[in-house]
Amino acid sequence: MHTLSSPPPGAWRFAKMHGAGNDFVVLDAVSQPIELTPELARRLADRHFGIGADQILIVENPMHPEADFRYRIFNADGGEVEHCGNGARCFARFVREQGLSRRNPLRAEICTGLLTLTLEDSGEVSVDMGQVSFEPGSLPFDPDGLASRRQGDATIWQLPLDGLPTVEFAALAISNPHAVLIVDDVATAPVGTLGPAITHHPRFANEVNTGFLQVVDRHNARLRVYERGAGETLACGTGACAAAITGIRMGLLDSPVKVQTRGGCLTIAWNETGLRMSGPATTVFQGWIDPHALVRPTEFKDIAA
Ligand SMILES: N[C@@H](CCC[C@H](N)C(=O)O)C(=O)O
Repeated sequence: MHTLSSPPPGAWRFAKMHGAGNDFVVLDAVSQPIELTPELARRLADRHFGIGADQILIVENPMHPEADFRYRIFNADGGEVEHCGNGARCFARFVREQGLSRRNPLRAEICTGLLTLTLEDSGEVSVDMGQVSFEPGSLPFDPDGLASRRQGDATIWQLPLDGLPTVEFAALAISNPHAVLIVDDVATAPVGTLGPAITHHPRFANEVNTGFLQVVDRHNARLRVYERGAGETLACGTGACAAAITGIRMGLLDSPVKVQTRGGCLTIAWNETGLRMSGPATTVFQGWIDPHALVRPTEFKDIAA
């Protein structure tokens, strides 16, 4: 019998966290040995047979000499990805709460570069989000032969979809790939149909996160995001950055932009000094998980002939 005070040998200590409702299992691979495979990430994220999360974050020792830590991100489907804005804020809170570092600001290495993260006196966490690219190849996105138009500084692509209306979107990378559509009302936007149709479209070789942006006024927007590898989440930090930048480039928004998601509000500032996102990061509970217990049974095993 294992109890909370005597976890099974080989169990991993974890925290369950969220940033504006985008939820994470966060693992500390600095002070315990963890071999996280894509399959184990998928099982941890399973909402019925695991802990349940949109993404799994694993904190490791850095390889870059200027970084305090490295952290890696796995989507709920097990795919490892480049960046996660809400995850970055939770990473900074986790490092402080677990006693791994009291440094503020922190420097974190992700697979595409270094991020600077600050625990603010207000309780929020701010992140300098790194590079933004509007080059289609950086997503990658293949626009060959597609119609497009310019609005302000943004290129708006027109993509015909099988059995659905043609959609218009801006494409950009916040290290990870985003397509942003403007909608009149996020509450009625067809996120469940257009989201997967765009996210899995073959023109996005590595798939894409699809954002539905409603401009409220020049400093306020609403957003829903159908995420690659996770489906619709309650918030997407890189998606909020992509949406704010798209609105600014289209001449519809001015920095800073408050982006209201279904799970909370994120503030995005984008100017000559860079891209900065601020928002909440919350620990919900902590515990131990035995990775060997993460087995998903075959459905109807007993009656399969
Ligand atoms: N929820 C995240 C983004 C997580 C990764 C994304 N689904 C992808 O595949 O790129 C955020 O807050 O940015």
